[in-house]
Amino acid sequence: MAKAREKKSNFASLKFVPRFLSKVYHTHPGLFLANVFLRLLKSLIPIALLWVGKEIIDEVIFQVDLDAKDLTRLYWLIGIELVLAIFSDVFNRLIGLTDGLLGDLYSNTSSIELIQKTAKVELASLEDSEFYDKLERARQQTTSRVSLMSNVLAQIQDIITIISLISGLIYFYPILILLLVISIIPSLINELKYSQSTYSLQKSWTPERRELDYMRMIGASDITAKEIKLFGLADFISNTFKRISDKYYKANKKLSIKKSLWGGTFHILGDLAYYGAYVFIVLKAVAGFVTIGDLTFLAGSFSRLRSQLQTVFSRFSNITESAMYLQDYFEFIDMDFSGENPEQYREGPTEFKHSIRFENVSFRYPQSDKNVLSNISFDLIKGEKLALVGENGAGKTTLIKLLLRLYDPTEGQILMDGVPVQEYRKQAYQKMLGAIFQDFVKYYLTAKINIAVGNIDEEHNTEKIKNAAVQSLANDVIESLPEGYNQGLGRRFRKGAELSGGQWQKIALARAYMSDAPIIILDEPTSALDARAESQVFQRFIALTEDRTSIIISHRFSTVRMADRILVLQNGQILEMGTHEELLAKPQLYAELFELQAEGYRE
Ligand SMILES: Nc1ncnc2c1ncn2[C@@H]1O[C@H](COP(=O)(O)OP(=O)(O)OP(=O)(O)O)[C@@H](O)[C@H]1O
Repeated sequence: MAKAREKKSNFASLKFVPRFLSKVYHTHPGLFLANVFLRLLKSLIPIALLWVGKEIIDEVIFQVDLDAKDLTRLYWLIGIELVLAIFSDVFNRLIGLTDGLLGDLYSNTSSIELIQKTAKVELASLEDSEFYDKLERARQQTTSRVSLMSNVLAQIQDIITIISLISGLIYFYPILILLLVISIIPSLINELKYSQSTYSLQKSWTPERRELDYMRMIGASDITAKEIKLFGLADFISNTFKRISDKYYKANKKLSIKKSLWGGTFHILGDLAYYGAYVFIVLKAVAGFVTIGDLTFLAGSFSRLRSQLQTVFSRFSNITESAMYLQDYFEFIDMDFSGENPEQYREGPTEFKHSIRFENVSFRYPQSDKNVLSNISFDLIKGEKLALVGENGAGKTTLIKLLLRLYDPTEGQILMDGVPVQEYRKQAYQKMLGAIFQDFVKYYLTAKINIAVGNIDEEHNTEKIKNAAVQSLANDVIESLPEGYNQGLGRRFRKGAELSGGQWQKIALARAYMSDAPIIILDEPTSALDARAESQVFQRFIALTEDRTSIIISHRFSTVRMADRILVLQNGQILEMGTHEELLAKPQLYAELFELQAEGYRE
């Protein structure tokens, strides 16, 4: 039953081919049409060549018997053959060229489409491994399916050639077609059968292939190199890689051998049919029913037809296989991630007026059965500087993710100025918040862009970028680089400058100053700063965001105490809330942690 369904999907995926071709067409209509036109012309060259060849042989034999020889027709025929051969070569080159250009254009467009689409995916989906596998197959499609276009077009081209050759055979001896069919059908069945199995194998191995990619990445990357050497992990990684890849190799090998064995057997059957046809034609020639020219034409047509049909069939299985990846790609592109119906949303928000309220908010990560946050209720008042404190895993970052609507609460709700945040279009709402996380991204791009990502619309506003860098103490770092703001960062690319952890953080912090959002969140992006820098950064941050609302997560109490109000989380619940002084006066977690840190400094 499952097999029947799979077979069906094998062919069903072909329905994506026209859409694919239409996409390729739209990347460059002129190039596409030129390609199709050239292929049409090219498809008729084989029969024309065979026919001219036949005429030449018959003409030679005719002239041999003549006393007064006239070679004019012969020269003409040879001239035509030469022109055809030259055209064939020129067409081939032009087809190859347009194929390559269209392939590049398609690959670029579909990669951009994939990046745009992935940006719309909810974080929760990206953490789902099944979804991730689908994305992975869609990604493969963008780079490796380029050949699909030339395959489909070549297929159409070859089919026209086949029809022209078949017409030739029918004109002489229709029975030859029967022999041809016998010689080719088994191969066709074989090809189809194995194209399905290859795809199924590849599909079922997506998670392992993803694991292999990951192992390859951690085993050969500048980011992991330090630890791998220090902990001597190279053998561990290569052994893991080998274990998985050997299993895959074995499964693949079995299939390849079976495919090749059956393919070889059927090919021999084809050879037998070909020689049967050959004997038939030779006998006809000997009996004088056909000329020697006809003999070469028919034998040539038959042989050409056979190889052309083989090509068409194996290409067909190639196309169905590629089309199955295409299906993954289009299914991904067609996924509706927005869930947004413009009419159901409110306008805005365009400003933050009074407060954000968490109302009995609880949250559980997808595929988890444990609440990470339970019954959280508090108000964040406009203009307030709120600090979140709590031990590792208490739920601080999760709370921020909910506020940013990277996830929705499982229970309860979050309101902005009295309106449940879900009622706003997500993009408009998120514009109200600027956040820098502890695991901020180090873009291996210029220093300037690394800051501008905080507000990419201001990418060219050099003054604003520089100003942001001054505020976050990144300016001194950048000015000491050989190429200043245009310096590429990270060693991944040529001439890229590597920065220390703290220097990277200063650059990431500048992103917060790029943002015009009324609420700014810093989730521990200062942990690598030295004590003086951190204190300086926060004093500036508080002064500069005086008219804005901010949330700071930090484990350093020297920073936390600067906040207007401190919220202490424990095991996903609010344990206490108040000013530094109020909390110190209570014998609870905050006072205990503060004391621990202070003691550490005193000793
Ligand atoms: N994507 C996720 N899927 C499932 N569980 C998660 C996910 N992210 C975090 N958690 C779990 O949620 C809990 C809270 O994590 P969170 O990152 O909010 O803590 P935190 O207070 O910010 O900790 P830290 O001080 O270490 O940064 C942890 O137990 C963690 O294992």
